[in-house]
Amino acid sequence: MTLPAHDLETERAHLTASRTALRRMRERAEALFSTGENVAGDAYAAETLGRTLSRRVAELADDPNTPLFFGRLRFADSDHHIGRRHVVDAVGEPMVLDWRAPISTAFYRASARDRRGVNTRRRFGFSGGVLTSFEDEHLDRGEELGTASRILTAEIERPRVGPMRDIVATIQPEQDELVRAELGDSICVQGAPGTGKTAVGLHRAAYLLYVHRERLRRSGVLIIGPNRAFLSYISAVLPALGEVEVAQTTVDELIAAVAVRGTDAPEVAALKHDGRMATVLHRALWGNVRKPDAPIVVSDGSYRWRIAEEPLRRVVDEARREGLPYGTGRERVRARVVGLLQRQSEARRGDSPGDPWLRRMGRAKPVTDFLDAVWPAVTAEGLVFGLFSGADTLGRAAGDLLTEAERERLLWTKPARSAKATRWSAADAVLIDEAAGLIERPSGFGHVVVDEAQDLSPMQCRAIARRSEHGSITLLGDLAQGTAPWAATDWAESLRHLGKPDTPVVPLTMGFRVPAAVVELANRLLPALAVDVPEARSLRHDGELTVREAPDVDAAAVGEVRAALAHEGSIAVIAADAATERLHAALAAAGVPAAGVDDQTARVAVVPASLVKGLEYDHVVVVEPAQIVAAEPRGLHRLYVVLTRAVSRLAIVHATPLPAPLSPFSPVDQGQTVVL
Ligand SMILES: Nc1ncnc2c1ncn2[C@@H]1O[C@H](COP(=O)(O)OP(=O)(O)OP(=O)(O)O)[C@@H](O)[C@H]1O
Repeated sequence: MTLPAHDLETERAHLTASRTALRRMRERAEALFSTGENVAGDAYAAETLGRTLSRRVAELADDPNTPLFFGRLRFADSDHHIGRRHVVDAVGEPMVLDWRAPISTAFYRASARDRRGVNTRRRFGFSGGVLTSFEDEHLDRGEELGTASRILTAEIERPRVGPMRDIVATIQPEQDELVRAELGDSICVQGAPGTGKTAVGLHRAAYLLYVHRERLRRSGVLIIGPNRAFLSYISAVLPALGEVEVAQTTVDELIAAVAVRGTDAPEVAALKHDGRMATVLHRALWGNVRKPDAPIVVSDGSYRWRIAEEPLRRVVDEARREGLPYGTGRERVRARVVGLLQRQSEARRGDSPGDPWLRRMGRAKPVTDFLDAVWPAVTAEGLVFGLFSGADTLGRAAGDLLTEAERERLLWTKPARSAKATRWSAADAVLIDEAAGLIERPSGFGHVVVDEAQDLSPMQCRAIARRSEHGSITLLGDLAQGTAPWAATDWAESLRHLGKPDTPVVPLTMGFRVPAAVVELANRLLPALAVDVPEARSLRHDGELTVREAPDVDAAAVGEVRAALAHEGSIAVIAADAATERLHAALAAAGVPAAGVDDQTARVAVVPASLVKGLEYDHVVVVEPAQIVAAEPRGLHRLYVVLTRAVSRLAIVHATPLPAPLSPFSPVDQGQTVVL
């Protein structure tokens, strides 16, 4: 299609004018920022205003390589450019509408059958920030390109370099429904590899912040990812969408109340992550509460007051029944005991004692001694320490819940002298967090996005549940990619542990990353993975798949890297963790030094199989799949993850036979490049 030249010129002029307008908006925000202190009434207001304005300045940053708008909608009576943020001209007239604005929904969802009032949808093609083309769909004439759009395909097939980028220009209708789900709605997305789960989660966070800015600024939005390498890979997406204040963390960091200096044997860690431990901790904690068996006698200097056993029992029973966190319950008992003293004092003196008297009574030794006896102060570390250092304590809390062998497994053979001196493991940290949550409720977030959620243990789910009790969650994952020993095999259980049992599970199956032939190869593993998930499909019919048997896999891997260097885009050599050092050396010796997983700008990286989850590279060289499978109990799941990282080309090199589900690889294919 040849484009009307003047149309393109007009669009370019609108782009230039919008850029100028954005610059003016930014200058205005900067000017306000510098005078903010003078206009705000007090220090607190000044700080709040300063923060708001500095965020606004950051939001309005313009990246010359990122198109300011990517679409245009023509309705019968209006016409809008759609972009990454609102841009208004000098008199406040909109020049670009934010993709999250209600009108923009039509850009993603309108179809010839359901036009949503749209006559024409235009998509723009850019090259290095320069507007080079556009494509029109005259929906009013029944024209619709769908995924046949050339601009859409080019965007999806664009080679990857560096960190993840946003997909606002090409969000697909089924993704958009998830992105724009109501704030109150929790959702669980079961998505095959590369179907855009991470992208959906991040865009949903940006969308919710736009629609519920004030509410979520107070309560916050949290993104939880599997590891730091993953977080750094996704870290640029939200700022590119103008959202600079979203916390991004791993579960381990989220619950890092103690320093982790110890390790557990795998079977011990698995048991500590088991959901039964929640009951064990609950019982151990509440087992500290005793029935009062003596009166309290307390003097205020003038009088001696006495509270009999019976009212004390009632106070403790009532506080127990209220279902408060343990620490709050203890303070409630203290307050009620003081209340009983107050009433006696009022009866005797005829007037109410003042606050200082009440405070003094609350701290009086007989009152504190009473509390220590019937509702002792407990720390989270102390609770877990007590549980694993004494067979009696563990037996009382877990006698009928854990088998004797399981209890044996949990007990330390040589406990440290104190909780403080204990070398806590990562699994202990999860238990300590659970205990801390029983003692005092942590503050929660308005919305939590959890990526790679299939790898969360029941206890980790509970840690997240505590932080989203009054908010909603977006759970993203793929049961087929579960590699943790406690990985979920069905979502219902995870959702129950997350405290959101009624959350709908929505599948995504259309892949945007992995070429069709690679998806077909990876799908061969699915029957062996023992999970009930829909097969992945692929939008991409480009790509290359090579399977090469070679006696020297290192040399073969170097050869594949050299071949990949002839193409554009990132290259990763993915191997069992134990083989990565050797491959680094082989590549360096061949004059192609490679970076590690942390360097996202590197052209070539060697990445251990255990860290590649969630990442993607244009060209992937998988070294010795059988070794990847053999390295861990859920090795086939790991291999499924590894095989689905490639955007354009996948080469598998092996000396030992391929794992059963992959072999026999068709003899025609074996040793050859299959160009797809
Ligand atoms: N609508 C879209 N338009 C363009 N690119 C897309 C779209 N949806 C997803 N992608 C791209 O496809 C790739 C895979 O997306 P993403 O990483 O979000 O998938 P995922 O489902 O989280 O994958 P995994 O299961 O491997 O973690 C990314 O490069 C993403 O930008």
